[in-house]
Amino acid sequence: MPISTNNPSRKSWLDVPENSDFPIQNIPFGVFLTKDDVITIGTRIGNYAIDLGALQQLNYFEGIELTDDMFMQDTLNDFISDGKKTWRLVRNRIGDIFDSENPLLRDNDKHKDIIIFNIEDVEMQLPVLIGDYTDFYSSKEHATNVGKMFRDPENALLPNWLHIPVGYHGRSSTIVPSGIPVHRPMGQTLPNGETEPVFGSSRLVDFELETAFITTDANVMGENIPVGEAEDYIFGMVLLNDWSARDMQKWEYVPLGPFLAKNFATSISPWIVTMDALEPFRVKGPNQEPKPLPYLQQKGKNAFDIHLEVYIGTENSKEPNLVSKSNFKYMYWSMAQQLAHHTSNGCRVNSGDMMGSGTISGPTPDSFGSMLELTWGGKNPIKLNDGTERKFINDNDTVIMKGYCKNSSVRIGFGEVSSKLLPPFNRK
Ligand SMILES: O=C(O)/C=C/C(=O)CC(=O)CC(=O)O
Ligand SMILES: [Ca+2]
Ligand SMILES: [Mg+2]
Repeated sequence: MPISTNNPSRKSWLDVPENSDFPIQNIPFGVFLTKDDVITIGTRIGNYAIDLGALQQLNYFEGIELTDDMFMQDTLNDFISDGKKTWRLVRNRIGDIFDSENPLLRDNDKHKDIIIFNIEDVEMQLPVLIGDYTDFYSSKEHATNVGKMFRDPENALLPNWLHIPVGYHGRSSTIVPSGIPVHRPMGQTLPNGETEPVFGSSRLVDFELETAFITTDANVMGENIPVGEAEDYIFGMVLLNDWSARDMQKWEYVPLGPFLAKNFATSISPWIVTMDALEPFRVKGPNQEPKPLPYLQQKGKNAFDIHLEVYIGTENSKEPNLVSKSNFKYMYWSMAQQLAHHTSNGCRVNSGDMMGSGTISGPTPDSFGSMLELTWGGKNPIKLNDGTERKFINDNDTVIMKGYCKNSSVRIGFGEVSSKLLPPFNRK
């Protein structure tokens, strides 16, 4: 089935500002709340939010097999469960409905009033009910940088790293969409030079620049997903900020891995950009040497060229400060390899599960994906445009991550994940 929606010359009858992340070739999926307190599944073109529940009720999806209330729900899980064939039919149909040549909805003002909202008039929600959340550790540059700082500069990569897409199980209960502020966590740390730990607010709160992929029901317990089929089970991607309390992490995470230092908040962008929309931006990933074991071997273009940016806004900064520019294509392990590895032992993966990429650091110091790396453990503070400087993130700073793909004919973007760090909240 062709991906007709990707035709770069197609235009929408809805206005799309130049450089928008959401041209008619994107058609992401999300969930929003309207001013009338109606919650619905939707998509976005330009600065318009489109109510897919209303589109369905008004029969615009006729001929596509869908349950009656498919889009009148507060999560995308059921739709995602329907599988790739249905995702593609629906996305292509939306492209057709909003094509500048198609008068059906374009010339029906009554329907347009019910279906189309200004993006400022809706409140974006978490797009899926995330059952399980796993975070990988798949950037070689990031693993090397942290290894140099926290472990042995001579042997920065641990011996397993080039053989296994290393990961840990996170917490889905504290995943929030863009716009929701998060509190600086309280926790246990071992102050420098001390032998006894203390309990208090973390002093070293950091961001981690990541993407994540959302899965469909992939397997039953006991069954694995071969690497060559893994992409069929990936619905789409979001941007992810894996908030991290570095002082808590350092004290707590040996030998079992991150625990409370990372599960106090994880922020994601609200629109899931489909793998179909990202298809034109496939590129070859980094060379893998030593060759992975056969169950992880992949051919062809398995990476995606997604530009990523991190900004820090402060209370006094007129404009947020650009602090990092990275790219998803630097990732050593691909999403397919991550999913194949995750299920290689028979671990079940469900619709709406979320898999974080791991911090996405590039080869140059301006492409590092965390303050830990950008300031090299706080040694080289970053100067901001309000005259202050940062080693890590201060209370009332806002961290903004943006992501987009671009070629000569089209730009497909994610919008942003933006979240403010509030002072600690502690019930005595
Ligand atoms: O290398 C370490 O000791 C620690 C690494 C992290 O904190 C990163 C982590 O959460 C996984 C990732 O984002 O790549
Ligand atoms: Ca992480
Ligand atoms: Mg986190």
